Amino acid sequence: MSNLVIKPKAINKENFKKFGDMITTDGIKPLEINDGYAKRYDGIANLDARKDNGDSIISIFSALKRSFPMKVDMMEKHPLGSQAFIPMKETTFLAFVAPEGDKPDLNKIEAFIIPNGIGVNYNAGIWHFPLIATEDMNFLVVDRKGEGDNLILHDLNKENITLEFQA
Ligand SMILES: NC(=O)N[C@@H](O)C(=O)O
Ligand code: NI
Repeated sequence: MSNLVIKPKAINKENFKKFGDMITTDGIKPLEINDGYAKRYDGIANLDARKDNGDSIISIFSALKRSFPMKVDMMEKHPLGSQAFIPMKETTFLAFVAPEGDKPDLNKIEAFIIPNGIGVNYNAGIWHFPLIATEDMNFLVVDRKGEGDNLILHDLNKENITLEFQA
């Protein structure tokens, strides 16, 4: 039993890049389009769905808020594709992640606070806890559909891991 208490930190491009992409326009030079009525920010995340002839799919997750402190009884990974979460209204949500590997390395678990207007894209194979919303709301999700086992679960119930968060 690891008896871990994980406290999330503020996300930034640098501290999250080992897990994937921070979805933001910050730091990206836009293209002026639509006769000046829009700016286009290209390539803000690496959508990876092609392994084993996969396709990309856009879904909406209607999420229920989590309560904290939250017991983390499992983690999952999608070895064949990335998974992006984009809030459909301003909110704060959390990411609970660990690097790729046969199972989550409990010494390398990190949690992040994702602020208003920001999304995240997990690279293929990154261990994570499923979507952690702080309010009932919808998220746009872009990930992979197709053949092969793209959902690997790892039980952590016996490890007594807690995610703390103060809204
Ligand atoms: N199961 C599912 O589609 N959702 C999870 O992958 C998740 O990370 O929320
Ligand atoms: Ni997932």
